[in-house]
Amino acid sequence: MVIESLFYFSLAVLQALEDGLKKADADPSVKAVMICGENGKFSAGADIRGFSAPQSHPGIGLAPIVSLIESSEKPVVAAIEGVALGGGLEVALGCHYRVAHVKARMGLPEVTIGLLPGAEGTQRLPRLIGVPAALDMITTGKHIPATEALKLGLVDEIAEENTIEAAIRLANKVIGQPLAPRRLSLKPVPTLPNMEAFLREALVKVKKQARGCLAPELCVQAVRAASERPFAEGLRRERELFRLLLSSGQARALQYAFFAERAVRRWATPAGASWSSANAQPVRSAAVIGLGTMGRGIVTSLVKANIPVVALEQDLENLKKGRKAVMLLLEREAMKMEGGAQRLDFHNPARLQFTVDFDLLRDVDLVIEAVFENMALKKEIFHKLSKICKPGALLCTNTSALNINEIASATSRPQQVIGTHFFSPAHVMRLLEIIYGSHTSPSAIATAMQLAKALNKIGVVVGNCFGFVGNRMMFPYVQQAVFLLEEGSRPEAVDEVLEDFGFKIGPFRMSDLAGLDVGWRSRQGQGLTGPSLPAGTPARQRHGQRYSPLPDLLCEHGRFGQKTGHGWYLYEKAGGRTATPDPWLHNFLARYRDTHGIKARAIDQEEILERCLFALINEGFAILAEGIASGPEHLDVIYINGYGWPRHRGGPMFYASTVGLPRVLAKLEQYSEVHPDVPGLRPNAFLRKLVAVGSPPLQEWMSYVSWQSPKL
Ligand SMILES: CCC[C@H](O)CC(=O)SCCNC(=O)CCNC(=O)[C@H](O)C(C)(C)COP(=O)([O-])OP(=O)([O-])OC[C@H]1O[C@@H](n2cnc3c(N)ncnc32)[C@H](O)[C@@H]1OP(=O)([O-])[O-]
Repeated sequence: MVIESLFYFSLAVLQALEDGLKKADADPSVKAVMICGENGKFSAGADIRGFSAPQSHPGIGLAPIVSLIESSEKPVVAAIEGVALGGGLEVALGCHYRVAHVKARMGLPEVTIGLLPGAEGTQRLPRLIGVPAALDMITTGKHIPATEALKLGLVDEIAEENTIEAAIRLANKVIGQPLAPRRLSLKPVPTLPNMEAFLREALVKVKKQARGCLAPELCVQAVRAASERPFAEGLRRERELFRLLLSSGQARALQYAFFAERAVRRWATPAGASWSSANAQPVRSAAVIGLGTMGRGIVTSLVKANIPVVALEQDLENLKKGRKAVMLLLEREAMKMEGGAQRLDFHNPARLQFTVDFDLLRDVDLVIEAVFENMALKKEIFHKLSKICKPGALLCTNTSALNINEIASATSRPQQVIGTHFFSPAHVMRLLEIIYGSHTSPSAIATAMQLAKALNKIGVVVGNCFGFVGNRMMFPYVQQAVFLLEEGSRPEAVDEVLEDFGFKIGPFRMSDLAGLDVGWRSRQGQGLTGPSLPAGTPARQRHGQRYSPLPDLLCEHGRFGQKTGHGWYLYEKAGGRTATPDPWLHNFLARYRDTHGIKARAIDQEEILERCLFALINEGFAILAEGIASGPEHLDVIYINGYGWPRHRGGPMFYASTVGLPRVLAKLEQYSEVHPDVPGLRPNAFLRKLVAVGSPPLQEWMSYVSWQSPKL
């Protein structure tokens, strides 16, 4: 007998499974049961949407079904095609045998949505594949290919062709054989000589990596229960821990992030262009101009995505340097992949060509310019591209702040010009900010989004303004951090608060890593510091607003961060990575305060957190009100994937909604009153409006903006 299950479990699917199993057990003519998915997919587990109403969630009913499968008196075989994830894999673990298609993937990704495998998975998997392998799968949520699953003993057979036929063959073969040895709940967990030490170390490791996220830690506790308690007791512990996570705000935040990352694919612009009507152009070949840090990563990304690339530098010396660096990156990437070097084929000039000749860009479908952030240089390049490239070619600029319209104005085809803001390292970071200008065509946006997908990145479409979304929101955040130093704090105190909140790295460590000179050059360009600053400008004021010259002063002392061995911190050597608090800087801050008559005060953690985060969030409301992004999810996805925002806090706008908009507003009002010369702390009108209409849920915010976005 065959029972089909569906892609993700609803109550109806669970009921059908239960009915089918009971019928099969009762029918003497049925000798074995096979469970498979529909349309070549086994199951992606429980419906994640349902977890927001936990009491009635169908996932809760899954565990008894898994037990029912296991206790069947007839052999049950899972035929795994496509994916068996979460509850899907737990159902397969309840089966007595598992056959997987060679291309199938399996995993227990519950941890990534703030949960643990709550349908007995934390108790069965360690019994099948041992504690180390089970813990690795459960705490990382990674998907493993069928070949690896076979090696681990997670599946019994791999089918190259027809999985269902292979599963039926196996079912027929095992009819009549004893089932007890196949029931995982009856098996002991394989012992390790040093189980206690192993679990203790595993806990320390996951806690360190989790940065405050609870689920990985509770996953370890559930697996520990499997290793220490009888099956039934272990199950009780699993249920207890599952319910704890289910009711936590973290699970809600992580599930929000899961759907937000999918929602941003449905992009729209205030002018009415949208994903539903725009057609992407095929990208069969690409070129990258500039082989600095960003260009190298972008070339690597394109090669990995199997897109033939022409990599261009301005002269032979830079080309040689760039080529060497790209080859090194590609070799490293190839080592991480099975059959990597062969698959990437990067020594083949048809796949990757290095040149100084612009003429070779004539036929490519897409060009990504990744030279310095210098408007004149970028315009010169785009003018050239506009003359050389074929008419349909998409012209992308990798910039983190510059005006797309101005760059496009250097071409005769502004509709084909678009910003693609990659994040460093570009072959690793998942975010791609895609910036449309006033003339960018819907098809150009769709093509850039398709490129993001091909590069395995998350593309987020945003409007054109200084710093776009990510850096624009970052500016008031970093500004507050520096103001806090002026007022009495220290870099390590500010960083610690934000790292405890869950950021991968605090603002000062980040600035040391990126290089303080980058911002310094930009401020010099804007006339905020350096020789073009008009004589008599007050040291701590620009355009009537508060300004801190501290970062400029550090640069004047040659303190650029890690690259010079000192910045906000001291490093063991130039290029060193271990930051230690620097007494020189502490003295420098004290002298600075004396010079400017600032009386240092003790600043508590709450103020540090609120001033940095609420200033960032406040800018987010401005961005939404201006139509630069089409929803709060866009901002959140950008922050989670590009700026190290802790995913278990759902992104800055989601976080604001959990703190409560009235509280965010009240706090901004309070800080703004104390610092009237800091516009970043002045509550944005859109935030005020949302509070005035009763702080609606985040999903409804955009219906209150004055401009109307087209229906998504
Ligand atoms: C008691 C507890 C029992 C158990 O332990 C709990 C669980 O099982 S927890 C569950 C553990 N399982 C997981 O965490 C698996 C989560 N899912 C995934 O990892 C990927 O979706 C998958 C690999 C399956 C397909 O990737 P892909 O091919 O790139 O495709 P895609 O990603 O674009 O998805 C297509 C559409 O399907 C939607 N959707 C997908 N899955 C679910 C779901 N479970 N639910 C709801 N919706 C889901 C997705 O939103 C999207 O919708 P839309 O409207 O088109 O935007």
